[in-house]
Amino acid sequence: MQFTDIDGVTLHFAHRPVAGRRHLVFINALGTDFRIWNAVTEVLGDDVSTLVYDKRGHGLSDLGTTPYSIEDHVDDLAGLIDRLGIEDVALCGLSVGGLVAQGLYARRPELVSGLVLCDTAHKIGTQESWNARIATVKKDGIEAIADAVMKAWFTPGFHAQRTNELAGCRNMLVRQNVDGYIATCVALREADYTGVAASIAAPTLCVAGDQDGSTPPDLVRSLADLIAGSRFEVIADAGHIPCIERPEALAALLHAFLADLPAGN
Ligand SMILES: O=C(O)CC1=CCC(=O)O1
Repeated sequence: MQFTDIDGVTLHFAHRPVAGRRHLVFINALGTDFRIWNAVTEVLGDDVSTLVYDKRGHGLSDLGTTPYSIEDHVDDLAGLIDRLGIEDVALCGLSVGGLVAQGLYARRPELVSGLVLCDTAHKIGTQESWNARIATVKKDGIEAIADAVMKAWFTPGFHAQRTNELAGCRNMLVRQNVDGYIATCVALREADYTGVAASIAAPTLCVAGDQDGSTPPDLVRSLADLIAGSRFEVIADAGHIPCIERPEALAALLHAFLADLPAGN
């Protein structure tokens, strides 16, 4: 287990460097911890150096001061990358993690050689939708929204056939720190990265699960439309969390994307 303190917030992470291989940094969705990337990093194997971590308020990382902004999550990630002495990264950000990836690019463009923006957007949800979710979770806990979130995360096929994984993922969601969950909902509510997305000049791949119930393919395509030269791909038979539902398909896209990037530092 690896932990470090970034400006008073303990972050849980797993760094797996492979000599001579570019770093790919994975940034999580709301209500998840870094185990969601296990199957993807297993497929990528020794072809890439990897860094996964738990956002503040999630997994084994500290809660820190609430509420959060996306910029707070960017501070944590920039601090973690610097602490590990990594000078060149490709980012794979899922959902709110995609906003953090866009924010890190805006802050440190020299650090970021490429972005994979997975099931995410420049703006996710509305003031009303986040306020409603925050009110429900404050009153009745994460359990109260868990079934609806599972519907957005996974396809009906996953619900019908992969019942053990579904139960485990639901456990992961409801066991997140409720204050960290709400604080990240606030960050999402306030984030509009339309201008940031339009400024991205690094190679970018936008990816959507074809049955994503949270950031549907049309929304992800609208993100891709903002980013000059970006590519857009749809993963079949996937909801909002393709790294769990279709890890081999996402890993194949990541592999091809990394192979096309210019050599890093
Ligand atoms: O929890 C959801 O509904 C899906 C989601 C939205 C932002 C995020 O990170 O996950």
